[in-house]
Amino acid sequence: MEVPSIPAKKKAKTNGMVINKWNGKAYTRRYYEILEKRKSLPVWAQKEEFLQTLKSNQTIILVGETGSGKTTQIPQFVLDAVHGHEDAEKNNGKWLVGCTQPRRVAAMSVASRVAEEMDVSIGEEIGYTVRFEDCTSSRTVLKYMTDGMLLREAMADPILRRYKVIVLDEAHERTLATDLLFGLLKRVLKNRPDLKLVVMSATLEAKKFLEYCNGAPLMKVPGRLHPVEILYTQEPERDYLEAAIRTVVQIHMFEPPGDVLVFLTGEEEIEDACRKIVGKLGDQVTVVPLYSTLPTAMQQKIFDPAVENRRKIVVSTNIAETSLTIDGIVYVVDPGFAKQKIYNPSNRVESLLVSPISQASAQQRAGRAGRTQPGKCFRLYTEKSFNNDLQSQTYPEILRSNLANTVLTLTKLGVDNLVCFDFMDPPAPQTLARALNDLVYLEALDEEGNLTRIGEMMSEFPLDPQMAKMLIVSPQFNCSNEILSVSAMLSVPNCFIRPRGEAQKSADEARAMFGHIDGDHLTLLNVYHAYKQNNGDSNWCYENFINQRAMKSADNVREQLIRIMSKFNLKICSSDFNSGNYYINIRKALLAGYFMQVAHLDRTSGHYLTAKDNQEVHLHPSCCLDHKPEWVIYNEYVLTSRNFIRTVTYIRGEWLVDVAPHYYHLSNFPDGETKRVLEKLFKKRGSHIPK
Ligand SMILES: Nc1ncnc2c1ncn2[C@@H]1O[C@H](COP(=O)(O)OP(=O)(O)OP(=O)(O)O)[C@@H](O)[C@H]1O
Repeated sequence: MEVPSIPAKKKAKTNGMVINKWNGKAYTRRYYEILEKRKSLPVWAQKEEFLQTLKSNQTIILVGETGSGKTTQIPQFVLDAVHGHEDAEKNNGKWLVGCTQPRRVAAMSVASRVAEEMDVSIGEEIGYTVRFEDCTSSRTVLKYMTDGMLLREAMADPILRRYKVIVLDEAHERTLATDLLFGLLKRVLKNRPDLKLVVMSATLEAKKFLEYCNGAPLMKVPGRLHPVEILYTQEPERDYLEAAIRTVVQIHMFEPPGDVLVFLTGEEEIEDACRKIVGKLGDQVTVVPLYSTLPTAMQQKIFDPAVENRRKIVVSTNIAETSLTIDGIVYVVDPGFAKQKIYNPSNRVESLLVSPISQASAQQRAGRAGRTQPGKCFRLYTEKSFNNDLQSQTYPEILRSNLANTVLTLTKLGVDNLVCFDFMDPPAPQTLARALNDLVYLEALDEEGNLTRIGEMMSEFPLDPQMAKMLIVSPQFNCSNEILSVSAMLSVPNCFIRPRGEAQKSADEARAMFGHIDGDHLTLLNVYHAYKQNNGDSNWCYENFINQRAMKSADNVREQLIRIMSKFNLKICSSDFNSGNYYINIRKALLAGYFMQVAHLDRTSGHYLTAKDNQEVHLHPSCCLDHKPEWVIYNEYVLTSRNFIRTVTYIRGEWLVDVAPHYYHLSNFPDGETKRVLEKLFKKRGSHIPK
C-alpha cells in the first residue's frame, strides 16, 4: 500500500462551520477544546516524523513513556494517513485500522475517548470488539480490540484482508495473544506488502522487538505531559494490604485534593480493602472497586466523576495498569504485587499466584498518575528493592501458560510445525507436548497433529478447548440446551451478589435456595432457569441477590454460542425434565469435556487427589456440595493458601470408563489408589481392561 501523504484537511465549510469528514457533521465546541489538549501531548511534536517513517517502512517500532499519547493519538495519525477520499459511509467496512490492547477495559475506554476526540459516536466510525461484545458498524474505520480478538479474526481471515494498518499496543506486556500476533503478522506482512504494522511499547523492551522485527526503524517519543513524583518506603512493609490502606488514609488526611488509585491483587482482597477504607473514612470518600470479573457496567463506575468534596478511591487489580486514563487520579498507591499466571506442565496445573511485579509494571502503574495533572506515586517497597529485587520485565505469558488453546489456534491458522513457528520466546517443548497431547485426548487433533472435524469446530468457539468440546458433544447426551446455559454462566462474572455486613446472611440463604445436590454446575443451571422463568425481572434479581447484569451477559453469550452451534448444525435439545436421566445426561456431558479435570476422594486421608497427577486438592469454600462424593469434576484449580478446586460437580466413576476410556486407559495411569479403583471399575463393567 502506498500511504498517501496526509491529505490537506478538507475544510468543507457550511455556514462558516468546519465539517467532520468522518460523519459529515459540523465539529462541536468540545472537539476544539480537546484538540488543544491533544496537541500538547508529546507525540504531536513528532507527528510528521511518524508519518514519514510510516510511509517508507512496513513495520515501525514506537516507544514512548506512559502518557505521551501513543494509544489515543497514533491510531488517529495512521487513520489520517491511510484515509483515501471516501468517507466512512462509502468505505462501508472495506478497510480498517486496528489497534490491539491486552485488556478489554482499556480497549473499551480508549475507543470511547478516541470517539470523543474525533467527535463521532462510539460504535460508528470508531468501534471496539472484545470477547462476546462487538461495538462496530459498517462505518467503522478505526477499531480498538483485545489482542485475542484480532487473533480470532485471523482464524477466519488469515491474511487480515480488511486491515490497512495494525497497531500492536502495549507490546511490552508480552501477553500470550500479542506474542502470537507478532509471529503471525511477521508471516502475513511477507504476503501482504500493502499491510503495515506499528508496534508500540513502553521504553524497556525495545531492543528485543528490534531484533525480532529485523530492520524495522525505532522511533522514540520522549517525555510526558505531567510529572509524577515517586516515593518509596524507608523499610520493607510486612503486610502490604494493611500498608496500602494506611497510605490511602494518610493521603486523604495530608495531601491536597485529587483521586487515588490503589493496586491490589484480586477480587476478595479488593472488596476487603474497600470495606476497610470506607470503615476508616466513611462518606468523606467514594470507594470504587475494579477487577476483571466485575460486570462491565460496574467497571465503568471508575470513570464517574467524584462527588463534590469527596475523594474518589479506585481499588483495582493490574487491569488498570496500562492504557487507562482515569480523569482526576493524582495519587497512585503501588504495593508491588499482582496475581500472575503460572503453569506447571508436569501436572497440568495453571493457577494464579500473588507475586512481585516487574519494574516495567511499576512504571506503568506510576504512569496512571500525572495524566491530566501532576501526580505522585507511593511505592510501598524500598528503592533498593525496586532496583535489586524486581525483574526488569514481566515474564512473557507464553512461558507460563497452558498452551492447549494456543496450539489449537496456531493449527487452525495453518502452522503445521509448531517448533518452527517464529516465537519471540519459544515455549518449553514439554509445555507444547502437553498441549498437543491434551488436544489429541480431546479429539481436536489426530495422532499426526492434524486438525480433526471436531478440532475445526472447537476452534470457532471463543472458549477454552474443554468447554468447546463439551458443547459440541452435548447433543449426543441430549442436553445441549442445558450445556449452553452452563457454559454461558461459566463465561460471565459471578452471578451471586454477597454484600458485606448484615445482608450477607440473607444473601447466603438466597444462594442456598438455588443449590443443587449434585454440585455447582447444576446450581448455576438452576439460577439461569429461575432467571428465565422470572423473565429476567430486576426485582426478582434484587430479592435473590442475583447480579442482573451478569445474567444479561450470560443470555447474550448463550445467544452467540447458539449461533456457532447452528453453523455446524449441532442440535439444540433437552431431555425430559421429569426423566431420571435429565441431570445424569448433563453431568455426563460435563465430563465429556472436562474429563481431564477430575478428582478422586482418598478415603484414608479424606482429601481429594487429582486423577492422574495425584495433586492433593480441597473443595473451595464456595462449593455447594454438602458431602464429599467419591469422584468430582472441577472447572478451575485455585492456588491460594491451599490448593482448591472450584465449581465442582459429582460424577460417577463408571462414567470415566464409558465417556473417556482413552484418557483413563490404565496403561498410562500412574500407580496408586485411583488406579486400583479404576481397575475395579473396568472389571465391573466387564470391559476388557486396557493395558
Ligand atoms: N479519557 C480521558 N480523559 C481525559 N484525558 C485523557 C483521556 N484519555 C487520554 N487522555 C489524555 O491523553 C493522554 C495520553 O493518553 P494515551 O493513553 O494516549 O497515552 P499513552 O502514551 O498510550 O500511555 P500509556 O502507555 O500509559 O497508555 C493522557 O495522559 C491524558 O492526558
